[in-house]
Amino acid sequence: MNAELFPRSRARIAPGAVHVPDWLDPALQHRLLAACRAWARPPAGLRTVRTPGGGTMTARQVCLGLHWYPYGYARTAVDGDGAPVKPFPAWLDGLARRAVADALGPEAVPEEAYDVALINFYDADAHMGMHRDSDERSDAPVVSLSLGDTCVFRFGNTETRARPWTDVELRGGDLFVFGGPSRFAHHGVPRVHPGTAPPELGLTGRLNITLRVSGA
Ligand SMILES: O=C(O)CCC(=O)C(=O)O
Ligand SMILES: [Fe+2]
Repeated sequence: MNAELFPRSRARIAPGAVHVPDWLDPALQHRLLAACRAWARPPAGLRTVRTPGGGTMTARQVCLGLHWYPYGYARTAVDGDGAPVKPFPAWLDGLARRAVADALGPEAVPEEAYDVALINFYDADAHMGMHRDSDERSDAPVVSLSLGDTCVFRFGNTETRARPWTDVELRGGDLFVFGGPSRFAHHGVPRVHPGTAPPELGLTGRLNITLRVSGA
């Protein structure tokens, strides 16, 4: 699993986009997983997202702070059970600020507080198409934390959903931050590698937590 001959090193994937392997220690991974399990429960819990074209997203999602739906933010689970979205805890803002400082440097930490989390659960067959995170009214960096199975994270360009892109292997515990000139770059998850989660975590599948500043 993580017994590498050479440790994976941090990499700048594009200007303002940095991958930091193994950023979350095992204790923090356990804490985040336990929190995700609680957040996933109703009301306003894990749901299948329907897209305007009539399709469904294969990754299931729960939100904190504000509820994201295609394509905007609301205070209630407007495309779910209609309940108020769960609050965004202050410790996640602290975690996001530490992540930005570590990945991009202290000058990249925004003045505004992080106030939104989108938590996506991927089973073995789930994926996410190329898209931009463009429903926020702030250009503060997006912080992405991964738990469980390894995936291929495709990081593209701001212009089109097509190439050029870079495929990055995101494993459980990894951090990816995209801000600055990469804040509105297209990205997606073409596949998850089932069965690659560290067994001691006790998660089958992959969880990704993105922390954002809504600008609302
Ligand atoms: O699962 C991931 O790594 C990416 C998730 C994502 O792009 C999103 O929630 O907007
Ligand atoms: Fe995204």
